This record gives sequence, C-alpha cells and structure tokens, in this order.
Amino acid sequence: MDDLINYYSFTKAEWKQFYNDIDLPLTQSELRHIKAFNDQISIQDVSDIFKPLVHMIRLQKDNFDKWQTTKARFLHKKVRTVPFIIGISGSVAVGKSTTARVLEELLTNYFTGENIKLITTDGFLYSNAELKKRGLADRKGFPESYDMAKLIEFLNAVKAGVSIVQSPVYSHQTYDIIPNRFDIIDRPDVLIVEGINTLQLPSNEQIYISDFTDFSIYMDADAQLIEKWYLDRFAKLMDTAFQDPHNYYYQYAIGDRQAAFKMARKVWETIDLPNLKTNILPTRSRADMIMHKTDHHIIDRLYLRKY
Ligand SMILES: Nc1ncnc2c1ncn2[C@@H]1O[C@H](COP(=O)(O)OP(=O)(O)OP(=O)(O)O)[C@@H](O)[C@H]1O
Ligand SMILES: CC(C)(CO)[C@@H](O)C(=O)NCCC(=O)O
Repeated sequence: MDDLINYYSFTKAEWKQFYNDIDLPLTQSELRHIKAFNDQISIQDVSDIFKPLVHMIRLQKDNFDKWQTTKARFLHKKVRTVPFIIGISGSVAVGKSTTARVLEELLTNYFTGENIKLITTDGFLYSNAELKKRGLADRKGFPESYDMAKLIEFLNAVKAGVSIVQSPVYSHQTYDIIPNRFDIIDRPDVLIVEGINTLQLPSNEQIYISDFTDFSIYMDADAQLIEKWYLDRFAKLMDTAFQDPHNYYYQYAIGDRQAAFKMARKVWETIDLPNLKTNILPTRSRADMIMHKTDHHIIDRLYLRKY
C-alpha cells in the first residue's frame, strides 16, 4: 500500500492532528444515535478520524459550490445547488454501511441547514427472479448483477436537480429487491452512496459511477479479518433478525447451527471473497481516500490522494 505514489499516508495519530485546533464536540445525541445503530463502534475512532474528515469535506464542498456557481455564470445558466456526492466502497462486510451512517449523522449535525441523504447501491441489484433468469443466482454482488445503467440514470437525475428521484430498495430480510418500494431523493445538498460497486467501471457504458462522485472512500482490511466480521455478523443475525419466520435465513436459524455456519462460510468463500479479489480490491486505487481497518474495526491508517 505504501508504494502508491499518488497517496499521502497517515497514521491515525498524524491524521487527527489536522483538526485539533478547533473543537468539534460530539454531542450526546450524536453519541446516542451512533451507539443505537452500532454499540461496538469506537467513539475515539469516530472523533479522531471523522472530525478531520468532516472538516475536510466541508472545505471541499465549499470549493465545489463556488465552482458550480462560477461555471453556471460563465455558461449563462441559472445558478442552482448541485448535490455533492460521496461514494463509499469496499468488500461485503467491511463496514461500509456503518461508516456511511456515521458520516450521515455527523454531516447532518455539522452542515447546518443542509439536507444530507444516504442510499445504498444494493437497491440497483436485479431482483432474484431476474438474476436467476440471467444465470446469476450465485453471483449476487458481482458487477453483472447490478443494473448499472439504472444506477447511472439515478445519479444523473440527482445531479441534474430533478425534484423527486426514486431509489429502489433491497431487503436483507427477504434477500431480494422489494417490488415497488423506493426511497425518495429530493435535491439533497449531500448524497452518500454506499456500495461495493461505487468505484467500478461498467463494461458496457460510456459513463462511470465515479463521474458523479465528488469524493470517494474505499474501506480496506485484510480479507481474513473481513471473513471474521462476515461470520460474526452472521452469528449475531442468527440470534436476532433470522429468528423472524419471514426471514430468508429462518430455516437456518431454527436448524442445525453448524450446518448454518458451514453454509455461511461457503457463501463467503465462493461468492463474496472471489468478488472482493476480482472486482472490488482492484478499484481501491481509484478512491480519493482509503481507510484501512485492523482488529476490532479500528482504523489504523489513512491514505489521501495527492492529486
Ligand atoms: N466501526 C465498527 N466498529 C464495530 N463494528 C463494526 C464497525 N463497522 C462495522 N462493524 C460491524 O461489522 C459488520 C459489517 O459491517 P457493515 O454491515 O457496516 O458492512 P457493509 O460493508 O455495509 O456490509 P454489506 O456490504 O454486506 O452491506 C457488522 O456486523 C457491523 O456491526
Ligand atoms: C447485497 C450484497 C451484494 C452487498 O451488500 C451482499 O450483502 C450479498 O448479499 N452478497 C451475496 C452473497 C451473500 O449472501 O453474502
């Protein structure tokens, strides 16, 4: 990693120095919200990593807004707010959605009066029926399992300032797209887009997802550690969400525990790990920032693109 010539590399101790002059306290309500969706998360990490990050994104967004205004005036176009889009990428189970929610929470609090929205690209997966038809039932998460054209159309509409844009919804409960259910995105100031494919290049498109993102983060960790997190999460879900008779994994939750874990390990080894190696990890060097995590999800190193 250190051989990437176009990145600055920082330890956490170095990174947190960049914003230690002005205090940005975490409010009690922020702490409560963060702990409510993940009680394992290190609040020290949130403070050390995310305070400088939020400040840096503020500076970048201010520049972005100024340039959008200057460009509109130059082109004799109406000045309008153009949404700033943040992409978060990385392996299945590396912690993208947790990071995205922390960022959403902090931006909502510190970008006063601005509308911050979060979506996941899971909603742009083809339905299970369609995946089956295409022979992709065991390739969920691979580039070809997403309707990339639809995702790009969505991002283009959001950027263009369309007032009501629909983002389809995926359910981990049913393990499928929920028919006719959408999140409504209505001209946000910041849109966070979280998903394994946010840095990927669709093979049959002229345009890339990254053409629409203004800042991108890749969550990085050793594959063996991610497998552990995948299985830890599976264990937790076996005792909670999977206990619901409507859950896709209900039969496993009430059946033999060893058989369930054997199945989960197989899914990791035959789907998510190959996808990480072939399609996700190769996109790491396109990110503006790489966050490297170690044991217990602690972020130990950050890489920031120089140019
Ligand atoms: N900072 C953190 N501290 C403690 N646990 C974490 C942290 N980040 C993620 N986790 C845990 O790791 C597991 C994976 O995290 P998460 O669900 O956010 O990953 P993801 O990359 O969004 O996964 P997927 O692609 O499957 O949606 C979860 O059990 C989550 O609770
Ligand atoms: C929906 C995705 C692709 C990404 O979040 C992932 O969670 C997934 O379902 N992967 C397929 C294999 C598995 O069940 O882990």
